[in-house]
Amino acid sequence: MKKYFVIYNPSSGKELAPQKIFHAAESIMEIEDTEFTFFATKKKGDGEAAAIRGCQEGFDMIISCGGDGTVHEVVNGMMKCPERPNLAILPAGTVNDFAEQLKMPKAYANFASLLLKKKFISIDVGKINDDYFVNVVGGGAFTSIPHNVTVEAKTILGKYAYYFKAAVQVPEELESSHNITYEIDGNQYKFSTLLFLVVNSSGAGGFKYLCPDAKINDGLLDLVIFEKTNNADLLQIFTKVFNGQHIKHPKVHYYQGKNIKIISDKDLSVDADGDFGGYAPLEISSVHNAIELLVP
Ligand SMILES: Nc1ncnc2c1ncn2[C@@H]1O[C@H](COP(=O)(O)OP(=O)(O)OP(=O)(O)O)[C@@H](O)[C@H]1O
Repeated sequence: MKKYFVIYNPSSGKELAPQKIFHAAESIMEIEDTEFTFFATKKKGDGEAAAIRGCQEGFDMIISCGGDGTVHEVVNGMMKCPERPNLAILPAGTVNDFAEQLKMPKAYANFASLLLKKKFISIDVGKINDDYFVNVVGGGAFTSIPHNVTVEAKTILGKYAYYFKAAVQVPEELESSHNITYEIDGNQYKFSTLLFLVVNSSGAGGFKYLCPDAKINDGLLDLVIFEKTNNADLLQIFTKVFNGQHIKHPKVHYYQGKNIKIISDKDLSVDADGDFGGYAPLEISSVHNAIELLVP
C-alpha cells in the first residue's frame, strides 16, 4: 500500500485547498490501495517542519497543496533530509507560479488522474546561501511586492491584490538601482542593476518565456539582468518579455551557470519564490536532479 503525506495550507488562495485535496484523495482511494495522512499548516515554518517529518517517516510521496509559499517550504524541508520521497503539487494558491510553469492541473479530478499515472521527472532545486528555492530568486526593483500583499487581500482579490500593490510600488522603484557584481562559474560581470532574476524553470511572475533556454533538469540556473535604463527602453523591454525577445535588448543580459555569486554595493534583500530570501552577498547554485516530481 502506498503512503502519501499531504501538507496543505488552508489559508492559501481562495481557501479551497482542503476541499480540493480531500476530493482528490477520495477519488484516488476508490481506485488504488492508498493511505493519506493530512497536515494543515497554521503559520510560516509549519510546511518545512512537516516536510522533514514526511521524509523521516518514510512516506512514498509528499503532496504540497497550496501556493508558491507552501511549495517553497515543503522543498526546503525535503532538501534538508538525505532520503527524499517523491513530490506532487496540487496548486491551490493565489499565483502558483512554479506549478503554472510545469503545467500542473488545478482541478482536483485532473490531479487525481495524474497521480494514478505516476509519471515523474527529476528536477533541479536552487540553493541560496543555506536555504533552497524551487523557481526564482529576485533582487532589486519590484521584488518586495509579494511581501507587501496580505493573506486577507489575496483571499478577497486573488492575483489582483498583487497588481494593485504593483501599481503603487512600480513607479517609485523605477528610479532605484544597485551596482552589482555577478560571478557566474568564475566569470565576473558588473552592472548598474534595476532588477535581476535567477530562475530554475523557464519563467516566473507569469512571464513564461523569461528564460528561453532554461530547462528544469539541466543542472543550470538562468540569470536575467535588467540594467538601469530610461523609461523608453524599459517599455520596449517589457513588451518583449512576453515572447522571450527581451534577451536581445542591449540593456538586458542573459546567462546560464551552475554557481552564481552576487555582491551588491549597498544593502540588497532578495525574494525567493515569493518569500523573503535573505541579504546579499549571495551564493546561489543548482542542486542537480534533487527531487522526483509528479508531472503531466
Ligand atoms: N494557516 C495559515 N494561516 C495563515 N498563513 C499561513 C497558514 N499556513 C501557512 N501560512 C503562510 O502563508 C504563506 C503563503 O501561502 P501560499 O503560498 O501557500 O498561498 P498564497 O500566498 O495564496 O499563494 P501564492 O504564493 O501562489 O501567491 C506561506 O508561505 C506560510 O508562511
